[in-house]
Amino acid sequence: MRGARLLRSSAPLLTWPQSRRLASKQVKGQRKEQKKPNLKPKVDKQEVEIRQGMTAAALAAAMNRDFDHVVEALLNTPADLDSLRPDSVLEDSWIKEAVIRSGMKFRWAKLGESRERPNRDAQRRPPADPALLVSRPPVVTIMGHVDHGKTTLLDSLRKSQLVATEAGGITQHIGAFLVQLPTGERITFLDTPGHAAFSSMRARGAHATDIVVLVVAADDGVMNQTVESIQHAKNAKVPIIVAVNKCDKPQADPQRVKQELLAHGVVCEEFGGDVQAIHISALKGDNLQALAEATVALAEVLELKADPGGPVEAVLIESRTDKGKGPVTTVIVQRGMLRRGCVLVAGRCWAKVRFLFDENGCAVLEAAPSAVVQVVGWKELPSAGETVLEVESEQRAREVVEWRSHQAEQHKLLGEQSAIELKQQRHLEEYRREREPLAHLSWRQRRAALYRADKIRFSMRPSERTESDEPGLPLVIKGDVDGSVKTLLNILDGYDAQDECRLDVIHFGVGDVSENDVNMAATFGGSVYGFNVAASRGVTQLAARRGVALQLHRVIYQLVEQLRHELSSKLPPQRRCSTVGEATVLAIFTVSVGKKEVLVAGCRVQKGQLDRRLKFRLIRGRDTVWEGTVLTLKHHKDDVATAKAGMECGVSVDGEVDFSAGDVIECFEEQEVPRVTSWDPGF
Ligand SMILES: Nc1nc2c(ncn2[C@@H]2O[C@H](COP(=O)(O)OP(=O)(O)OP(=O)(O)O)[C@@H](O)[C@H]2O)c(=O)[nH]1
Repeated sequence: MRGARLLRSSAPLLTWPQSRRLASKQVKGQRKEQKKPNLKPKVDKQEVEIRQGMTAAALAAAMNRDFDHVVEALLNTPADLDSLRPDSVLEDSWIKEAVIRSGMKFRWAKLGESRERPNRDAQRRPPADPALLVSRPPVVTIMGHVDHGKTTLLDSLRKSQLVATEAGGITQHIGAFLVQLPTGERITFLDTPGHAAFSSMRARGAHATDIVVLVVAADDGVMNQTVESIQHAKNAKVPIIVAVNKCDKPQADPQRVKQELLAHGVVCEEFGGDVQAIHISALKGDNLQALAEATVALAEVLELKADPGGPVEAVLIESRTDKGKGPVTTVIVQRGMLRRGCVLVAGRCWAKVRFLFDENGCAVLEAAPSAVVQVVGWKELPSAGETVLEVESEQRAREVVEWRSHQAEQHKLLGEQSAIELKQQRHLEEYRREREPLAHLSWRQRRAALYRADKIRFSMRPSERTESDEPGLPLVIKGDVDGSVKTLLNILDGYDAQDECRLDVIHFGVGDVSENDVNMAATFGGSVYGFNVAASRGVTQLAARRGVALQLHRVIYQLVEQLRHELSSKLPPQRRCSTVGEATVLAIFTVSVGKKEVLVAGCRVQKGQLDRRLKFRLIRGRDTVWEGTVLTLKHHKDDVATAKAGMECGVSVDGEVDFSAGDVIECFEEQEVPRVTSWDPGF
């Protein structure tokens, strides 16, 4: 059911819109009669730019007409003219209807210029000509259950490589490393074990892995994460090699492992399947060579090839900021030859490659497909999982980044737009539900009823307000639809810190913030809070002139946060005392100052120091018997500004204070700390 129909009045008395309707009907009727005999030459219809959520006034302005024209145009339609006001938000259907009935044509305003912007993104190239492909090493990810030995295996593989290559340097963790067999074949191992890394890469569409080495501890067998790893590999259609680990342990039972794997569709060669299973000890380094050979053999079967020519395509596996080098990424080259000087884009970042380093920290001049290199030269830090593409120039890189940023912005805007529309829809529904019982009333009666209802909750009328020195915040609330105003009022209804700071809603309503709103807030020294509404330049300037805080928000949470902030700022600061020194009264004596006898407490400073400029209190037992400033602070016969711990001093005060031995004199400092409202709306 459309909400507009709910509010048709059946009251016999004419309310003002009805009388206006009648009047305009007559006018319209007269016009019709005049028009009939005239066959006007066909003229081009005026085009009106319309958009969602237009108010009646905005529509009138777009048509170059006044508000009454919109009312007239919607006469004899089920539109709710009783409650139609200039700031009422119109449904799409009524916006179109009003335009058509005005003899005009409409055009939806564009959401943004994005649709017309040519696509300036960089893309991967289409698959290469098979004649150009050359073999490349496999890229391997190690997966398996926790504690089954993934990290140990990676460490052993890396160490074996260090000895083999006699690199002698410190191997750096750069996200992957290369293993070279004595026969010359090479394997790239991603050195972040576990399926979390694997699936996060895959989720970003980065198919970086050719082979999964599934580590299963021979003493533990197939466990939960073993099964999950199998599932991940299957989903990504990546073949598995099983590394049956910890075979050095006496309780190792590799046979059981392979049998258990059968239940999960991993059929090892000895059971007639094609999955190789290698018995290893990652800890002792046993059989690692066999594992590497099995990987190379599988890679041959897979016929892994890539095109080493043309612009580079790579996948980013790690990124970090290095103190000296700036943003540094590790990439696995997938196509083309990565060289110094290449211009790359990844996500919304770009680089002109300044340096390439391998995992031993050695500078390299180029990196072929499946090689892992650190790339230095990024302007900003891109994220792991991004695709890295070479482009022809720095200008082109900037263009791609600009286009992608714009796209992301548009995407975000659209997301926010639909969230706002959804919220508006919900508010509208709620509003209609609430108004249903009032449907039989006229517009005026309805407004009166609503005012009465809200008045119970908020004392808004100026006459009802009393002047006081207590902190208070008078508010003007504006929202795009009645529903959102209601929502805000409901939130404010839960305000439970009136004793700290009075919160008065002095006015609320639907529509953009007007000069009246600002003037009203200024009169009461309050603020204007708007949800999903705007304020014209004139209104903003008026607010600035009159010192009225104008808070416009599109997210309720942010609006409430701002309100909490403002309420907190109204609270008097908290007084916080911190003790700076403590002394014990040892004896009391009197000295003559002129004709006056002054009582002096002879004390010893026990802690901190006594500072004559600060405040003091006298404590007897648990009670504070006096608080104030001291007249004199003396050390022997000298007036001193401070008396430190261990010193003896004489303290006299201005006024009658009855010191007694054993009292404690405390010197303290007062600080003012800003307070925060205790109101917590719960979100
Ligand atoms: N006896 C024996 N112990 C091993 C072997 N491989 C790993 N371990 C031990 O098993 C324990 C776990 O090894 P890790 O390499 O940390 O296992 P992981 O799978 O990387 O564990 P997470 O990182 O927690 O997932 C360590 O105490 C290793 O020393 C092996 O081949 N033989």
